[in-house]
Amino acid sequence: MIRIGQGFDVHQLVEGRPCIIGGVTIPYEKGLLGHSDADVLLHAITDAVLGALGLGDIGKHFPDNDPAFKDADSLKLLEHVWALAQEQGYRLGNVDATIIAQKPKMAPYIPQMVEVIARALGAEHQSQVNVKATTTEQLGFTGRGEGIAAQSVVCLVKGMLSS
Ligand SMILES: Nc1ccn([C@@H]2O[C@H](COP(=O)(O)O)[C@@H](O)[C@H]2O)c(=O)n1
Ligand SMILES: C[C@@]1(CO)OP(=O)(O)OP(=O)(O)OC[C@H]1O
Repeated sequence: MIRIGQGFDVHQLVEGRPCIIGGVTIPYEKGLLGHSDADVLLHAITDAVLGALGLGDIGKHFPDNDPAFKDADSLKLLEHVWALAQEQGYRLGNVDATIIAQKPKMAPYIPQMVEVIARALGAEHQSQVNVKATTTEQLGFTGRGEGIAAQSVVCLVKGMLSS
């Protein structure tokens, strides 16, 4: 059995917040605003896993008016959702994700993000996790540096698959 899911998230860039993306704290003059640590990439991946499982979205599982999730570590939220996938017998096929940001430069931090995500999703090989980044050529809210977006697709696999 194969299931796919997709996720998309946006957070505003503001002063006085850490810039945490893919579980990695990136040195930058601004950070992402949210109820949790606002890790836009992990939120998109979490939503993709939930989508593949047919279990709604991140806000349904971790409401943004629940004090329990104030400044929550989004890696813990992803790990919680991944446990739901494991309970249903799924393992990771692959995950592919794109960070949409004019700045900061993500490339130096992507290998570390891949490591974090691969560990959280029990990947057997790091090639099962791919993270990309793109600017929007200074167009739109991401291009103006007002926020960062991320999107992801996830493929979950259960049982034996013939090639
Ligand atoms: N925030 C970002 C955006 C992009 N990159 C890397 O730069 C390459 C070129 O981006 P374009 O949007 O101009 O196509 C892209 O392929 C990424 O590798 C980045 O590191 N951080
Ligand atoms: C993660 C949660 C919960 O703390 O809050 P935010 O950090 O605001 O993130 P968002 O992507 O808007 O939605 C999910 C939320 O319920």
